[in-house]
Amino acid sequence: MRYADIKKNPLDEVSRTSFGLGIVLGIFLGSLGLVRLKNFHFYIVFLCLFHFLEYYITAKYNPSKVNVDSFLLNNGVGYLACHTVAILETLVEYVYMPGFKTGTECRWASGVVVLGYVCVLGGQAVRSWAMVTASSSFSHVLAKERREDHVLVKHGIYSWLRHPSYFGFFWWALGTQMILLNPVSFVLFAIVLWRFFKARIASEESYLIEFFGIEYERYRNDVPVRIPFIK
Ligand SMILES: C[S@@+](CC[C@H](N)C(=O)[O-])C[C@H]1O[C@@H](n2cnc3c(N)ncnc32)[C@H](O)[C@@H]1O
Repeated sequence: MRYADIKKNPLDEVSRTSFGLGIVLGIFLGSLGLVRLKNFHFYIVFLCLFHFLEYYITAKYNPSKVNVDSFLLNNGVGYLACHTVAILETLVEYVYMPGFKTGTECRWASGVVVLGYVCVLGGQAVRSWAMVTASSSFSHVLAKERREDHVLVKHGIYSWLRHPSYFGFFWWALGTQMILLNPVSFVLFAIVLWRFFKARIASEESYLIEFFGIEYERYRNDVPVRIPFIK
């Protein structure tokens, strides 16, 4: 199908959500010059950009699957809890340890922040590139039955990473916590995401073997995941 299903994409809801993300992004980007905690503002900007791109790339490259949930704003309780804890940690540490939070007290803080920006930008690029490459074979909801247009994707970024969108998401999320200099939330994100992707990849691959048989098993043997300790 070339066009999105209008019933699953109520125009008022899609435009309201896009507008909301754009407004929040604009406020946090526009007020950068007025605040000390600039990395927190960049974190909100990256968050808005991530959720906008989830919908936009699905709409452009995978229109038969796009729907209002493609913004991925309802991404589970764990995801919401992690970001809530991250925001609270940032604010509490900023009040009680402003020097630590702004990175002026630690020599290695600026290195962590730079690494965080590399992870966020790199992770976002890999995730978006994966969604474009897989196009109609990509779906936010795990496919339990094979659709006609579902082909095994092994080219482009999928020849280097077996689950590039998960790889991108994992490092993007950890990068956000490095930018915020949030030690507690960094560990929390790492545990929650690692456990989630470990289970998700296992169940996703059992379906992919059902759909593509030996071809997927060969692909699995040849291409790594590159998320630590997930084979
Ligand atoms: C959210 S997408 C994630 C895709 C992939 N795991 C990744 O990280 O890029 C989940 C859907 O992609 C499909 N999928 C995963 N790997 C695939 C591949 N190499 N070729 C085709 N479909 C794939 C699965 O069947 C599942 O329904």
